[in-house]
Amino acid sequence: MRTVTVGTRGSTLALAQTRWVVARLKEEWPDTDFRIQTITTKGDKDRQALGQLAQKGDKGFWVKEIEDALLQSRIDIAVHSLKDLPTEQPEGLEVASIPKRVDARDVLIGKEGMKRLADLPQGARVGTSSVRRRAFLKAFRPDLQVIDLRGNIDTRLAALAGEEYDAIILAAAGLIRTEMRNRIDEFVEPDILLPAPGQGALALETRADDDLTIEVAYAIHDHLTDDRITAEREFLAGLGAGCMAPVGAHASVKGGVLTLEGWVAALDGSKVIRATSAGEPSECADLGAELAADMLDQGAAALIEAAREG
Ligand SMILES: NCc1[nH]cc(CCC(=O)O)c1CC(=O)O
Repeated sequence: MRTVTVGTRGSTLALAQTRWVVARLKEEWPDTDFRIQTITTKGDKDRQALGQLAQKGDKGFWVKEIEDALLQSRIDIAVHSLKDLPTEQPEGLEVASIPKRVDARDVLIGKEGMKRLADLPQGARVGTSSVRRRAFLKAFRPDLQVIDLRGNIDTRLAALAGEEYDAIILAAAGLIRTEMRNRIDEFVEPDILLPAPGQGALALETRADDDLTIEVAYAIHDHLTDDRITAEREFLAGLGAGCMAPVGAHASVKGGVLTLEGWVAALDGSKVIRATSAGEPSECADLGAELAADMLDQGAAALIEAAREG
């Protein structure tokens, strides 16, 4: 029996999504033995350093150790949240497969009487660590106090039980994958909080020359998800931005047309540049690049640069 070792971080979410991936792979390849190997990343070891790394634009502090394990053949497939994966893979590695995306939206979880974003009282305290969510929240409701909230999903939910926050914002996908969908109070529509590029999608990364494993991983590839996230990630890459920028992107496909929406914001929400592009799904990469060029013409670079500086 062939054995494929699947590597992941050890958080509740990372393990839940990796178990889901392995279950799907096992359906397609019943005669293959899949093993899960957990790996500790810099992000796990040193949560304190996270803020500083983010400011320096250090990408991939969730993925470096996992990619090293792939390159050294300690694992064969790495499972990542796509939105945390840098837009370019290191030499020798590739994204072999992108399974079907779950809900890309952000959600609100609030205390009693704080269960809808639009209905929160003046000055309500909303927890999030994402600069994108912070900027878009302030643009929608300048009165809100956005308060830093870090940690994995369990930590963030526990924080809401304390005094500091009235409500918190998380990705729907994380709660769905950890079977906590019932905790969601409101799905915030993308016209208020445009999701992060790739949010709700996973990536299976392999060694670029490992044809057997690539074939295994590709069995659960989803073309529609791939077109959508390619448009979103090309947009992000075209802006010269990473996952720590106040940038949202969301692609949808209807009637054979892919529509990509992109937003770039000032950190304090005082300005948001919004634009869309649309075309054939097969042109997803060009649509993303065109939208980035369009937004750069409209002054997006200055907003991204200002956010990077803090
Ligand atoms: N940056 C943390 C992170 N990376 C992926 C997810 C879960 C959602 C997803 O798969 O997109 C989360 C948590 C969150 O944003 O609430």
